[in-house]
Amino acid sequence: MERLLILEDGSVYHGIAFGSDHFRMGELVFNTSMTGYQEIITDNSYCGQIVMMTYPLIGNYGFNGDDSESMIPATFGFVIRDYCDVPSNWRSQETLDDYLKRTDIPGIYGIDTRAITLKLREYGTMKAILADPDVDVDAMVQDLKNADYLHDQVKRVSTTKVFPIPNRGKKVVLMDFGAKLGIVRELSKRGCDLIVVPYDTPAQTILGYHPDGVMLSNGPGDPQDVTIAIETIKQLIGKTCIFGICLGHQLICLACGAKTYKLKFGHRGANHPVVNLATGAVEITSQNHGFAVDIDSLKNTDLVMTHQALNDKSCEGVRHTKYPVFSVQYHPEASAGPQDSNYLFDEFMAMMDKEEAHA
Ligand SMILES: NC(=O)CC[C@H](N)C(=O)O
Repeated sequence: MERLLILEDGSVYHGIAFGSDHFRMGELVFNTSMTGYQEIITDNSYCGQIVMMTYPLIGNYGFNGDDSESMIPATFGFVIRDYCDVPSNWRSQETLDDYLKRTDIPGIYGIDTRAITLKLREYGTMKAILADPDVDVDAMVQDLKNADYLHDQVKRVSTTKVFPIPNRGKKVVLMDFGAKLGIVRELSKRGCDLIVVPYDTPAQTILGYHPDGVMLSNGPGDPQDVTIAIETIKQLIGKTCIFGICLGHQLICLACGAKTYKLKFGHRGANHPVVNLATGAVEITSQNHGFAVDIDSLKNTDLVMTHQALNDKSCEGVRHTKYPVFSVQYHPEASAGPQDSNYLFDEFMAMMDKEEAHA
């Protein structure tokens, strides 16, 4: 069955329907990863966004029970060039189409995703929607033009209840802004006794758990929307070890007085080069962000930049000069992507060890 992809600039692309038919307006973003569509679709940082893959053949290894980054995906749509409906992989349990239908995510294939990517690179990300072919396209374009980008996505994907993931090691409170399960996996692998808390949990409650450290997760949307967590982080700094990933990184920077801004078309892919400014080593990283920390604004804070993107020289990591606090804009848990930055979880463990020895 035919389906349309309509962009706010009035362009209309004709493709073939798959997945669900629950259409929602979202920000159309592109991801350049060659593999990892399961991890991408289930990464709740994409809440409010329609993801378009530049790699031309998607679906060929199906969907499995191991690789999802959340149990309830929040991606608004999925756009690809060619769809493979006969997956071939021993771990595959269902097709991508079955998964998207089951989780209410609409898809479209037969789209020249690379041509649209060139457009987004030139003009920036745009609002877009998938639609049935008989829709009133002009009215739809007008709606897209008038619509605001979605706000406050974090509350849609954060847990509403505190829950433990018990273990015998360091006690870590994970503030869930839409946390990828890869972060849980990396901390659990290192023995961390996790308490997962909602995004709006007060600092006193968090400190009441007597944590060795606090992990600030990735999450969707504009970091400036999450004012309540920025205030919480201000109160946590200096009282416990803190490690932030992606949205968590942006929130630490805002809490310390730095600024964030929206990138023209973001960084989404599995091979973004980042230089570690302390060692000069280049890490190939997995990324998914549309906002970034303003490097100039770090000057008036107690933060120093530790990592920088080699493609566009934007800020990719910071460290606090007085307290045990550090963060990165990219994804050291990978999933999907290269493992070069996995050492950052070891640094978090070492930081908690060191603070315990000083206590
Ligand atoms: N993966 C993330 O945590 C993304 C952070 C933020 N929503 C951004 O787009 O920049």
